[in-house]
Amino acid sequence: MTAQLNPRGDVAVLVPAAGAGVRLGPGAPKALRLLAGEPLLVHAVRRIAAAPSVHTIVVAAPAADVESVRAMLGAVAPVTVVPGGAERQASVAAALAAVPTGPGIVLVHDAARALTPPDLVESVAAAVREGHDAVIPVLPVVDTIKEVDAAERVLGTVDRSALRAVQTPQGFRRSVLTAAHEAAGDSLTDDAGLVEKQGVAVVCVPGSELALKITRPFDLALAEHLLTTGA
Ligand SMILES: Nc1ccn([C@@H]2O[C@H](COP(=O)(O)OP(=O)(O)OP(=O)(O)O)[C@@H](O)[C@H]2O)c(=O)n1
Ligand SMILES: C[C@](O)(CO)[C@H](O)COP(=O)(O)O
Repeated sequence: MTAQLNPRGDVAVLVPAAGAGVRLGPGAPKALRLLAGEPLLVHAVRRIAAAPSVHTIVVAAPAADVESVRAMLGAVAPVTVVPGGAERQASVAAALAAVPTGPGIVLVHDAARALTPPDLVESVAAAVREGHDAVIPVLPVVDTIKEVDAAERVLGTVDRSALRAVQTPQGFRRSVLTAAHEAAGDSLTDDAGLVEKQGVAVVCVPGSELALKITRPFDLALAEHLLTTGA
């Protein structure tokens, strides 16, 4: 049976957490690495569970860690845990298959964005509720962007005014996300990409600096600093 958080909520949150964390360096799977003494996944799930609209959370964990993740999250929130896949897209598909009947809105949220505030979960869900099929949180690009060739020679400077850095949670009308995953071919780096391929309009809402993706050692150190200074 699927664990429920708020039976009156209309949002299921899928949490892909099955990645290795190669860019973070050797160690446990990234979602299980410690940030201020607790696994990244615990931080992420605690914040998702604090969003009032959330009905269900489904975590895709590394296959070898499903039982320990279930036990670990038992003390944090009612959560369903399934084995993830070899790529992020497969992990999301596995979690999507475990969503119970009920929630009409599905959010996909990286465990690696462990400090994402509950408010961002709510604002993405609200935009879907208002009638958008697909919603992504974004930040403006702050660096000058160059296009380069294979030898790292600059080919040109890209106009960044129309570029956005994309975060999670990404929110979808449930039927839209399901159809996009059913039709999925090549693996893409985000779920909005799958939906775009179906010709569905994707809209942007403001993201959050706190929703940074912990990818490299510097990001973990930054997150630790943010947490100890009150994030
Ligand atoms: N097979 C995979 C790969 C990634 N993810 C999840 O997708 C999110 C975003 O991926 P990323 O930050 O790139 O994590 P990793 O794939 O673990 O990182 P790396 O590429 O450095 O190994 C993470 O929460 C990660 O656990 C997943 O569930 N299943
Ligand atoms: C989904 C995502 O976090 C949006 O920015 C990102 O695409 C994940 O990419 P990664 O290459 O798996 O880190």
